[in-house]
Amino acid sequence: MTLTCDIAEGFEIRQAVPRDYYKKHLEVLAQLTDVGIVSHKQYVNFVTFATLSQNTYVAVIEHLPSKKIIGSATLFVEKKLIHSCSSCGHIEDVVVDSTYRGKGLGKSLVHHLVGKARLLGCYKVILDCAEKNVKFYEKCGMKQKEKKMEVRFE
Ligand SMILES: CC(=O)SCCNC(=O)CCNC(=O)[C@H](O)C(C)(C)COP(=O)(O)OP(=O)(O)OC[C@H]1O[C@@H](n2cnc3c(N)ncnc32)[C@H](O)[C@@H]1OP(=O)(O)O
Repeated sequence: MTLTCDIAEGFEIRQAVPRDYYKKHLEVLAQLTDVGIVSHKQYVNFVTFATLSQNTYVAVIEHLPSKKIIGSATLFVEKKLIHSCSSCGHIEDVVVDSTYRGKGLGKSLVHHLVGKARLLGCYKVILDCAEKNVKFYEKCGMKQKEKKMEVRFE
């Protein structure tokens, strides 16, 4: 599958950095789920760990004129023994600020992470999503496969 990750003018996709705490990264994530309380120190530690690690890549979209983070998605790279010690990419926590939806930004974010997974040697990329988002991921070039199972600890 050939994937391009062009992005609309005025926006940039890049790896999250500590100053994104002040660019309202957590506010956009709050449109996806309950973020809870995350201090500046915890945010900096997480982003720094993610940047140094070989397995967690947090991508953000910055709206350049307002310097605000308006999109976010994470790629987790799972090292495997199978497929000759290959890796599997997991896409998690995809969200675009409601004001900016419908402009192709979510698709650019997913394509960016799929491209990153390919560069990191993943043999596939998978994710879980609600039924209402299936069409969106199909537009991103993904296909439905198998069923989701979980045990939740709360
Ligand atoms: C693994 C996970 O994290 S699942 C969680 C997904 N995130 C959420 O549910 C959070 C709330 N939703 C959002 O943040 C956004 O609606 C997103 C991320 C799902 C989509 O972001 P957007 O920037 O609006 O999507 P984008 O504009 O790139 O749409 C790409 C294509 O998918 C289509 N599309 C987007 N959402 C939907 C939908 N819900 N149903 C059908 N088609 C859709 C668009 O029409 C577009 O089609 P086109 O390429 O033919 O023009």
